[in-house]
Amino acid sequence: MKFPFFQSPVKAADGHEGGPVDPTEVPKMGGQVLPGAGEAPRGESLLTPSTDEGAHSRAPTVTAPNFPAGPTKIAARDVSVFYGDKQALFDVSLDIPDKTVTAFIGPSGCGKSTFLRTMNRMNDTIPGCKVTGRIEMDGGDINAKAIDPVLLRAQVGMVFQKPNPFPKTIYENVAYGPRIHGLTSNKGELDGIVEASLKRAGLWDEVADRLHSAGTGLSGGQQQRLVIARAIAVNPEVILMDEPCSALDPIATAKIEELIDELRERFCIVIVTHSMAQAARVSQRTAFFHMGRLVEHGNTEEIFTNPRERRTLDYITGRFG
Ligand SMILES: Nc1ncnc2c1ncn2[C@@H]1O[C@H](COP(=O)(O)OP(=O)(O)OP(=O)(O)O)[C@@H](O)[C@H]1O
Repeated sequence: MKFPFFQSPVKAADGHEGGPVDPTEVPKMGGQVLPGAGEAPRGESLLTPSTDEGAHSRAPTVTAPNFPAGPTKIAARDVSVFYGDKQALFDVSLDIPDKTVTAFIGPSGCGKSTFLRTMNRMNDTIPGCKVTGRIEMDGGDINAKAIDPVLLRAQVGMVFQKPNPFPKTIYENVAYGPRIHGLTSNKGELDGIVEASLKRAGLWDEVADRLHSAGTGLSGGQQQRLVIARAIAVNPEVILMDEPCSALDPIATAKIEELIDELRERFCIVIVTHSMAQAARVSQRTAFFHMGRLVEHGNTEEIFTNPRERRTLDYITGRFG
């Protein structure tokens, strides 16, 4: 399923009228190409949040841009979410760029996961949950009647905190999606998809000789890479990750972070994380949420070195959260 490319009625997050996104357009500021624009630099040094207030005043004066780093993949406008009478998210507008890792950060309960779930309509599965506002992917309204949420969720895959392989073999975990979505009709092709997906998820070498063993028999980190392989196997365009490393040890976490960096070349990735260091290591864009509101967003480096909002500074320097 591919959303039609049409004139978007929404305004861009920087206020200009929406329209077809020009993939060749590279956002610039003050005549300089912004870091993170298009092909964001790889292997940048760790941005360790400072606990020293002086670091903020010493930080270079750069105004964080409020427009996307690359072509917009997902555009959210005035998105609010209610669980029954309780409003969990308030009028969130955000452009999520393609081929970029966007991190959602903020204290527990601020609405990060709730907002993440609006992007593949996972909130539809929660009784009493209501979403208002508009979310577009490639200019198409993902909440339109014609959109099949099952197909949407294949196109916008999701990886959860706790690895959740099916109680099936490693092979079947990856083959399941392509089979039910009719991506292939012959066994040879399916084998190829399984192998390519496991390779892309950095798991092939560890499981090639045990493809027909249970997926649940793998270590936690391997299971998480298996789940990522399963998501990749159906050719998604976006991968949503909800604290994908929180159940993993540091070595497994490092492998997933490496993988995220590689996957960024092909996919739009959004990750919810409680780890400031992880957000700084893996993302090029960061959005900070507090009490159901998007406080600010911009290039990760700028958010971590020179946030515009006091609340962001207090959070990234560990004063609350
Ligand atoms: N299924 C649900 N039913 C009712 N309220 C919910 C549900 N899921 C989340 N909430 C509430 O919505 C608010 C936002 O929760 P959400 O899980 O999105 O926050 P979060 O920032 O991801 O938190 P955490 O970092 O702890 O995972 C919280 O007040 C939470 O209690």
